Amino acid sequence: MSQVPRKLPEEEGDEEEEEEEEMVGLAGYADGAESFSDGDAESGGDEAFLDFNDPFSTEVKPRILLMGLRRSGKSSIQKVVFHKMSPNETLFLESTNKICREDVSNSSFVNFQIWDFPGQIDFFDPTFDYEMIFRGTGALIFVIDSQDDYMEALARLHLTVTRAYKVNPDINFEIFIHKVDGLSDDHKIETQRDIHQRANDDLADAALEKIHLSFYLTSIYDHSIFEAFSKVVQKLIPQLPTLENLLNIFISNSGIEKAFLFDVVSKIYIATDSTPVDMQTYELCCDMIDVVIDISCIYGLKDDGTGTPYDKESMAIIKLNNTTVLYLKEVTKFLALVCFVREESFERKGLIDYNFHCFRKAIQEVFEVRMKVVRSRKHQSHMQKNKRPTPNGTPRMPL
Ligand SMILES: Nc1nc2c(ncn2[C@@H]2O[C@H](COP(=O)(O)OP(=O)(O)OP(=O)(O)O)[C@@H](O)[C@H]2O)c(=O)[nH]1
Repeated sequence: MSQVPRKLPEEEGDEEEEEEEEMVGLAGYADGAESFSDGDAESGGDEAFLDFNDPFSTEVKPRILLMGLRRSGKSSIQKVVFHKMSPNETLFLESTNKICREDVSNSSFVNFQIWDFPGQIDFFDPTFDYEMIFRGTGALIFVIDSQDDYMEALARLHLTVTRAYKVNPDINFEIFIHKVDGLSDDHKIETQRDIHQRANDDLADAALEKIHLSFYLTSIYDHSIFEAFSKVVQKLIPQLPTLENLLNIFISNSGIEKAFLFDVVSKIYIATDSTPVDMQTYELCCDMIDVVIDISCIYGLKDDGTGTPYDKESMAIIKLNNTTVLYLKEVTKFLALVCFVREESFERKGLIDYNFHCFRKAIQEVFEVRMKVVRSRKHQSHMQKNKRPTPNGTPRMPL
C-alpha cells in the first residue's frame, strides 16, 4: 500500500526525529506505490552485512572454480576482474602449474574463494581429490577459448561437468566462451550456437540432459567479463530475489529508469531491478565508478594521504547529453547504487533521496536478518560442542 509521507525529511529539517516513521514506506512517485517495510528498522551499519568469514556458513562464502584448457584465459580473467590488471598485461602471465586459491574477501563485499586450476589437471591422478573440491563448490566456470579449435575443450568440459555433477548436483555450471574480441558478431553467435549444441548433445548422449549449462560470450578487453562474472556471483547470493524486489520498488517509486547495486571494488553488480540489462548501460555505470574513484583518489584524500577514496560521503551526478542523468550513491563501505534517471524525473531529487534512504535501511535489515541467523547458528553449534563429552567421558560443562 502506498504510504506517502506528509513532507520529505529534507523539508522538515530534523531527520533524526523522523527516523521511525521513515521506515514505514517509500514516497510514491507513481500511483500504486508499494509498502517497503512495515517493521522497525534496526540499522546494523556496515557490520550488519554478510559475515562471510563465518565458518558455519559455506552458503555465504561460496567457492568458485575456474577450469578449462591451458591458455584458455583463466588467470587473465581473475587478474582483470579482481586485481585491476590491464588486459594487455595478461600477455605476460605465466602458465599456472598448481591450483591457486584466492579469497576474494577483504577487499570487497563480494566474498568468495576462487580456485584457478592449471589447464592440464588430470582427474585420474590419484593425488587429486576432486570429490573434496567439488563438494564445497558453488559455481564451476569452464573457460573455452573461442579463437582456438574447441573440440578438445568440449571433451574436457563434458568430463569435468559429469564428474562434478556426480559429486555435487547443486553446482552451477557456467561456460565462458572466451576471447570473443577476436570474432565478428556473426561468428560469435555461430560459435555460441555450435558450442551450446555440442555440449548439450554430449550430455544427452550420456543421459544427463538434466544438467543445466549457462553460456556467456566473454572477453577481458571489454565489460563482458564483468557482466558474466556478475551473473555467476548473483546466483550465489541467497538474498538476490529480495534485493531485486527492493530495487524494483525503489525505481518504480522514484521515476528511475534502471538501478544497479554495485560492488565498487570489483565492479560486479550484485543485483539490479528486473528490467532488462543492456551492455551500454552497464558499461556507463562501470565508467562512472572508475571516474568517481579516480577523482576521489586525487582530490578526496586528506592532505597527509590518509582516508579512503570511497566513504559515506561518496556520491556523484553525471548529466549526459541525451537528457539522462547518472546518479551514484554510497550504500555501504563496499556497495554503491548507480541509477539512470531522466532529467525531468531528476528534478524530484528530494524524493529520490528520501526513497534511497528507505532503500538503504531496508538493505541493512535484510542482512541484519541474515546476521541473526548466523549468530544463532554459531551459538547452537557452540552449545552442542560444549555438550559433547571429552574423549575421557567427562562432560565439558557441569550438568
Ligand atoms: N584476445 C584475448 N586474449 C585473451 C583473453 N583472455 C586471456 N587472453 C590471453 O590468453 C593468454 C593465456 O591466458 P592465461 O590467463 O595465462 O590462461 P590460463 O588459462 O590461466 O592458462 P594456464 O595457466 O596455462 O592454464 C594470455 O596471453 C592472455 O593475454 C581475451 O579475452 N581475449
